[in-house]
Amino acid sequence: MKPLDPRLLRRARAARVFLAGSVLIGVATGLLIILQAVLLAHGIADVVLRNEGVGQVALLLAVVIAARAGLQWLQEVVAQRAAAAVKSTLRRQVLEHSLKLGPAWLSGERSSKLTTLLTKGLDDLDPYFARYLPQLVLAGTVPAGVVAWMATGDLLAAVTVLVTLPLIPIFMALVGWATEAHSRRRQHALAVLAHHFSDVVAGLPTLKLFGRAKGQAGAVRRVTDRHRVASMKSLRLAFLSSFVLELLASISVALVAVGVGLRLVEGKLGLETALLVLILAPEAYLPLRQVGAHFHASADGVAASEEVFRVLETPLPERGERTDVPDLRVTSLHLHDVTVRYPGRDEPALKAFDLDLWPGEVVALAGPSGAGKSTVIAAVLGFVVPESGVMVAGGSAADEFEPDLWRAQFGWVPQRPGLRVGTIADNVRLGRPTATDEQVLRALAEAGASELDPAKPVGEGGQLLSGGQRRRVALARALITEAPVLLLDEPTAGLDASSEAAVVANLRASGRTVLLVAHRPALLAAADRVVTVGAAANRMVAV
Ligand SMILES: Nc1ncnc2c1ncn2[C@@H]1O[C@H](COP(=O)(O)OP(=O)(O)OP(=O)(O)O)[C@@H](O)[C@H]1O
Repeated sequence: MKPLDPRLLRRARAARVFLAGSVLIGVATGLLIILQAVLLAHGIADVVLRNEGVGQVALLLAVVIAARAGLQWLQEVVAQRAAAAVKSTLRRQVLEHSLKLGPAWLSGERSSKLTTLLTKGLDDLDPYFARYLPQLVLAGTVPAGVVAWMATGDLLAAVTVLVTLPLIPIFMALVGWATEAHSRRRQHALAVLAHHFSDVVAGLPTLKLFGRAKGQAGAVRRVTDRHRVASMKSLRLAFLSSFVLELLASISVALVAVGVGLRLVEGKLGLETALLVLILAPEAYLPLRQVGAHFHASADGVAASEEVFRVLETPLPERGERTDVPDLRVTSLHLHDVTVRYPGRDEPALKAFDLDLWPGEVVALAGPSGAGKSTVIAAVLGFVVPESGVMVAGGSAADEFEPDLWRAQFGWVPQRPGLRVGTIADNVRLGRPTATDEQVLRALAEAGASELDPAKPVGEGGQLLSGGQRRRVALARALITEAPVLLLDEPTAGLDASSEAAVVANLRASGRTVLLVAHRPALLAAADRVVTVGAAANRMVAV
């Protein structure tokens, strides 16, 4: 684990500013530490050797101590601000990047891992900025200044410190290697724990129904146990390493003290210099020792930032740049021999698939569950990149076009429509933000949802609405767009037969091209053509 990841400085401007500020504060702190030691040694020598008062020295000492406290306060404020700014920058960058990577990349376990990373995970950067980095800077500035000052008074003591000082970073590096793997394991255990909990909570009604709710307690216990064991291991390592560092520093200071004591007795060293060396010696080791202590507090933050960079460094699928997207109102769309394989899967989700979509026609995709119907829609939207094959529109491969412009041609109702918190009207207007109240009402009516009040509130993920209502709101959202092509994944599931017939009639009347995933006979019968997905070569059936 690197003490300071250069990628953090590259990605977050606040981190660079913070580091520069910390160096300034570190240099000032080093100077104040030396000044404090000089004043202290001078004051004691005044009392012991010269029998003088310490009034002026005590006043100066108070000023120096107050200045050190002020610097510490400043460092704390700067660190908290930097941590907040860096976390917000990284969160924004990860969100933007994962949006570009698309829904296929985000699916499954990855979405809950990402949630943990962007919430609790990145919060672990707080101790990294507030404690570890400032201490790292102090470790770079203070010992150098202290040893240089010591050398002017007692060269031998300075050499002793210089020889023993590197032992601390060497041991710290050894401990760091051991900690790195543990930290990663702990992060992983935490992500598994979060995923498991959210799964169990979401599935609690089902588990209860099948009498399996209690059985989950064992699984939760096992996952939490794994997390507990990983945390205890990290703690054990932290205690062990601070003990080793503490011991090393104490022995080193003792070595300096013995040498200084002997030379003082032999009269080779004055009392004031000896005192100065004795006061300064622990100060040389302290910042390095504390780096070790804070290292453990920040190891989780470093592991989280590495996870962030893993996401940010995931290469984006190549984006087309052409803006002359063909108008699908008058242009046909063709998929030739398209094979899609999801990462980590041996079997392709879609194999050698062909599809012709002519303007104005209604085509139904049929086939058994898991055959790849939703994958066809994902491929048309450019959410998945085919392993082979090509999608052509107007004589050009679709991936040559700028993805956002390409997607603007489609209204989409996914299998599980995502609704956001707000009202029904807010959700419908996502399809066309400038839509009037009348247009919203019309879209709802066309989607078979005229009984729904546009002002009705919608909870997170569509809560407060029934499954069928969510689907109809999503359909209204697709219908209100001016997109020439509608991609509908089981749009009428949850609708009764007469509402379904009305919706199909509205789709036809709209004159738009429609590609819909259908299982129900009424919907299949309403299509111009049915394309079966999943057969070795897909069959086309004229209706
Ligand atoms: N994000 C994903 N990662 C990995 N595999 C996936 C992913 N999405 C789908 N699959 C797999 O790809 C195959 C095709 O899935 P797809 O959702 O396209 O099928 P479908 O025909 O729409 O199914 P259904 O009718 O049940 O909705 C399935 O085997 C599925 O397990």
